Amino acid sequence: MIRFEGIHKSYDEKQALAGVDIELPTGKISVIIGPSGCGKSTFLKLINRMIDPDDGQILIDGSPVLSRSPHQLRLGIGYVIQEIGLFPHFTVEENILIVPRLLKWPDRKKAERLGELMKLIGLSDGYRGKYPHELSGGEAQRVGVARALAADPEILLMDEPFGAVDPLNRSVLQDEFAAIQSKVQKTVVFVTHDIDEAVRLADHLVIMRDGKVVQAGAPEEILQKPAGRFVRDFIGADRAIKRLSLFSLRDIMQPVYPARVGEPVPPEARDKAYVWVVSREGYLNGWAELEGRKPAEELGAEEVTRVTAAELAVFETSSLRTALSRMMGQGIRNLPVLNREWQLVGQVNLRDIEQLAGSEGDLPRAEGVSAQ
Ligand SMILES: Nc1ncnc2c1ncn2[C@@H]1O[C@H](COP(=O)(O)OP(=O)(O)OP(=O)(O)O)[C@@H](O)[C@H]1O
Repeated sequence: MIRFEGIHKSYDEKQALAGVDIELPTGKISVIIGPSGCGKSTFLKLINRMIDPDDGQILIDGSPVLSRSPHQLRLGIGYVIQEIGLFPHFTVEENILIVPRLLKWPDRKKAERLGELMKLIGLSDGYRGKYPHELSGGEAQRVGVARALAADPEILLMDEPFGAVDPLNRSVLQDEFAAIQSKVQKTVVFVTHDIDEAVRLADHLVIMRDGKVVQAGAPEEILQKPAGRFVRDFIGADRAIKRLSLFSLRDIMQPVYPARVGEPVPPEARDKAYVWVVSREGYLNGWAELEGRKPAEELGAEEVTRVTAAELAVFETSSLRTALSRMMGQGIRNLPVLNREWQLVGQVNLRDIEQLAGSEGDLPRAEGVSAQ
């Protein structure tokens, strides 16, 4: 656990933190959010001693950070930032292995770790020798996350890590990071000024204003009971929509009975207007209209309207909010849902989402954002 006790910090005349007392739980994502200048980055920089407080102390698992040298401390704390990210003259591999090299790991251990991390962030081995300028913004951020995780630190500090990425890729990166975190379970301190990103990722949400914490707790609690006008205004009027970020498709998706070319349409799908079509291996190929078909008739390849899964589908680990924006973006009411292997595993309908948006009940949460 990371604990702030009576933390004050000023730069010259300007007070950046004005008495912060807070606990950030181990193995969870704490998101620090607030308007520009409220002290978010200062909060983060105090944890790995990029700056030191004027007053108060910070404890990591009961031990004061000031009792350790900044160098020692930082070897155990990963750090991901928006801009400076990667060293331009280092390859992906060299960037990822910076800390293991500093720690003088033997070559075999470094190679093994590199393999694990490339798999974790979903980049093929072909990327190892690439330079940062050859990567897209999203790929560069993935490499930044891998670099921060390289030496398996307990703590990960992330300062607006996806801030420079376009909105679509940003939501993909958020989903991926939630999935990664559900595997690695680091103590993450994540700074953002994007309330949707905060609600999507946070186990523990810390809302700041003028160098103070105004409310902290699970995002659903804060969305349901904002402590006062500032928080209410800050989280915005569309709270029902924001709640959708808390829930994953896996738990509300409907079963799907896809058809295959060369086979009759499964009986469960016959009363519908159309059917999803998959390959032998279960990958989504497209859809076919069902009107006027005889039950035993085999589906012909020419009947299939092909779709690109990446454009249409959502993952079962994605949030309901992602599904809703995908529906609105594509103008369709029913989306295919895929597993991480890109196989069709279910479908989700606009009506189901609308019903949940209006409900106040307890719903299962999206992967990586489990309640404390
Ligand atoms: N090195 C510095 N010297 C002087 N003032 C600073 C310095 N760093 C931050 N400040 C001031 O301290 C206050 C808090 O800054 P901080 O960067 O922690 O806020 P923030 O919430 O991260 O802001 P933003 O969202 O704009 O990045 C701001 O008013 C800022 O101008």
